[in-house]
Amino acid sequence: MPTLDSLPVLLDDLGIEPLDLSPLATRRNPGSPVSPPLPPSEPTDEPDEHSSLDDLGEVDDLGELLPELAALEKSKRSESSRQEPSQSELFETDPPPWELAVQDDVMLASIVFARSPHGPYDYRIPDPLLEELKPGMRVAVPLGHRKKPTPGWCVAVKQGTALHRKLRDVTECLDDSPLCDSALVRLVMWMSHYYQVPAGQVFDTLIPASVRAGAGTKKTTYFTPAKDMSDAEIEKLPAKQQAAMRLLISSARAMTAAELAVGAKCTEDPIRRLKKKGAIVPEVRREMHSGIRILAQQNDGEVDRSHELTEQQSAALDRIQTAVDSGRGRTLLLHGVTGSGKTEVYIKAIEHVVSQAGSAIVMVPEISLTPQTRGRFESRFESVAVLHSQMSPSERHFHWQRIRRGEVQVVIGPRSAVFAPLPNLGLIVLDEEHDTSFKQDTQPRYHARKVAHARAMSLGVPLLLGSATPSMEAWHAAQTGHAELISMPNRVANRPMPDVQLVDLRVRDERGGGGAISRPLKQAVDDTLREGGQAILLLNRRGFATTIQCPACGHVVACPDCDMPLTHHRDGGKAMCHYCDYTIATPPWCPSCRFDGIRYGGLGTQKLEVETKAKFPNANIARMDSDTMKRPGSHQRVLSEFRSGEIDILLGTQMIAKGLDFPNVLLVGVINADSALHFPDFRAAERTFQLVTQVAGRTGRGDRGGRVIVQTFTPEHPAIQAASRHDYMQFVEDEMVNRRKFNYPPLGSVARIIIRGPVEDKTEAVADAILARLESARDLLQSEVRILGPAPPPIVRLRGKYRFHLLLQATEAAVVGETIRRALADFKTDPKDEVEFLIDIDPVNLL
Ligand SMILES: Nc1ncnc2c1ncn2[C@@H]1O[C@H](COP(=O)(O)OP(=O)(O)OP(=O)(O)O)[C@@H](O)[C@H]1O
Ligand SMILES: [Zn+2]
Repeated sequence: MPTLDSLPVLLDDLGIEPLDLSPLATRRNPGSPVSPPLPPSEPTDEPDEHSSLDDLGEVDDLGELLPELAALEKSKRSESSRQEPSQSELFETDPPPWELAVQDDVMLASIVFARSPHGPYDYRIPDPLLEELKPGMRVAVPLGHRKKPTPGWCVAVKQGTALHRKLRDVTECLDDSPLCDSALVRLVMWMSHYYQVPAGQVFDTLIPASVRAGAGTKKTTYFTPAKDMSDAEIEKLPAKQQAAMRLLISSARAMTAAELAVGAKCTEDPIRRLKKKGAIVPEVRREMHSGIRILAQQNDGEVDRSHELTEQQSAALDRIQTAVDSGRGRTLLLHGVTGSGKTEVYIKAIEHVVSQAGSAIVMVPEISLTPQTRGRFESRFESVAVLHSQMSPSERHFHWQRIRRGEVQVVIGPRSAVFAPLPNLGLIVLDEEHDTSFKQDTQPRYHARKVAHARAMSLGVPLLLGSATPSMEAWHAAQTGHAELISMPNRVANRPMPDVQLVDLRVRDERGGGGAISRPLKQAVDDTLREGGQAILLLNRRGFATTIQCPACGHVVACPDCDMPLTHHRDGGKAMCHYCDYTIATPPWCPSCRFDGIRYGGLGTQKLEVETKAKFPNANIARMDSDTMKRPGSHQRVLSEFRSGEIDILLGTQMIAKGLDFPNVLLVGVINADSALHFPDFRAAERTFQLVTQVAGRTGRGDRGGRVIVQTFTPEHPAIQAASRHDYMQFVEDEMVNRRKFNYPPLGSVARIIIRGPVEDKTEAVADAILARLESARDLLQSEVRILGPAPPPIVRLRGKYRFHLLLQATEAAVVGETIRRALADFKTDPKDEVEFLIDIDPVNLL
């Protein structure tokens, strides 16, 4: 379902291979291991996984945590000892020194692959590549019986012994310089271990495909003078060649043939002759096209000026600057109510970082935040790179190179911005840290908060999490001393929080005469329009009607591949599956009994739009959901029309709930606060609280105050009660009690294994086999892991595949991770059944 939340961002849309767990893939690549794999990991001593406080726990040195990283460190150390063998080493060893020298010459590279077999495998580095090959580069190596060398990633260079002499050689280096520095290589190894994904696939996520492919670059040949040309020889050259030759020698840099021709006032022919004679030496370089079109960076027209900080902003800034100056990795949680001016604090903190020649990453939940956020940052910093999903590959590559060269002060983007290769990173900011879009829902299923934490801690820089509604994980971290809490309990300029009125939809009088807009909400919109104010209406379902059902036989029109009801979309008269995008023309009669009077039930934003237009005929109304926002730039357009006051009522899904800052919004209406409440997910209450609080926060941001009307069938629900009173503390207190009952995160750790396949009982059989393995791994480790399932998840079928899932749960993440690793490391399924399994560590989606 391509909601904006799940819009492919930065790296996800570039054809990254899905996890190659399918037995088919294994069969396709029968590569026999060509060299001994790295020593098996002993992941038990992993402080970062201690518990799900984990999420934010302090890690001082990643290198000590992971065996892979430790191995890397060790290889570095042995490398330096190789260069300067001490006397004692020479005398204490048995073989004569000259033999030792020979042994020492065997240098090895550890290579991982994106496709099965994944490695790591060791290869010998042949002499010509010794200088060149570094971790973070791509190489080509022989693998199994394949005819052509296979591309892989070098993760370590280390010293081998005589035993390694018979290993195969690295064939060639595919990059001139590493695509990621050693810190990022370590991050890859950590992610590979923690999320149980092959390191090669993590590399492919970390380095955008556009960068790997060199998008937007061209090859250019440059010439330098041959070193062995004597003056006498030059004298003998024909005049034009001589002129070109002298020009090149006097120039301090290499030149192209065209440049030489222009400079020496000749054609390119004499240059070709010089080349043929070997008088000038060609060198091919890859360069960005000069003509690459970089889309004008646009914002929505807001001009941002620096504000005099309020007292609480100054206090917050002080603490962040102290953290930056401390040079230590630490996590800060900025809990500031909506409209408390968190963005201004981020900007000032980054100004501090930039003043020390540092740079920063700011992650924002999704592109809906970008126009406004972007405007604020771009007007305050010289050089900002905004990464978003609508960039062309060459644009993406261009920014990536700028970032890597240290030309960018601030990188703003969605979750994948966490990998931005800034050379002097001084601060990572995760705005709206509670947002679920920070978790990637395809392989590798990483959470940007967790990865940002690992990266920040390994670099010794602060991670700043900001939210008006911090996730339970962040809050718990602050409570247990893993994060420092900074509170901003008041809005700027002493603005009050808006009044929230609950409308009980069970009461007929309140509901009004049919439709989704209750009597009190209708009244409030009328009042707002009369006062010249603007209103926001939130309904978290797109489409027109959410079910299409026959009143005669009860048949519900459903997706043949997912068994989920299709949603009717009025524009185009389509019925669509929101899970797989299956689309048909909406049937005019019942496909089952032919009764011609099929009913559209349930409410989506399109239907709300129709009702709103009917009820407020004089208002300008705009709808914002992923259906209307498909075209590039539509966000910007709608938001700037809203800012300028051309639009009176903005209605839409959760994408209008976050971050928007418009002073003239006097009213927010929540059409159905319960929509997220009854999801079979332990985070349902948290999501509801966050959504209602966030959307309520869009009003009262100017001098004219604001009010909120929340329609609900369960006004007594604690999450809705707490949201209506802006009472985050009450909410977390209640919710923590619920989580404690079952040791759900953040008090415990959860992992999910999804098993899917085309045949139901074959799929279930694999699920059962996995259960058996998990149970014996648990017994072997004597760990206290609770295993639930296998059971069909709420979405029983998806894209034609039957699904089962298992949930694992324990107090410590390391225990869950290790149980899965032990159980499934060598688990293979029968290729002909086409059953796959996916491991999701710290899942946020349980559907
Ligand atoms: N010190 C200040 N004095 C006056 N106005 C300020 C100050 N700091 C920020 N503002 C303004 O207050 C408004 C709210 O700030 P901002 O959008 O940063 O809030 P926020 O905390 O990020 O809110 P939310 O969580 O709702 O997105 C903005 O218009 C901003 O320009
Ligand atoms: Zn479907």
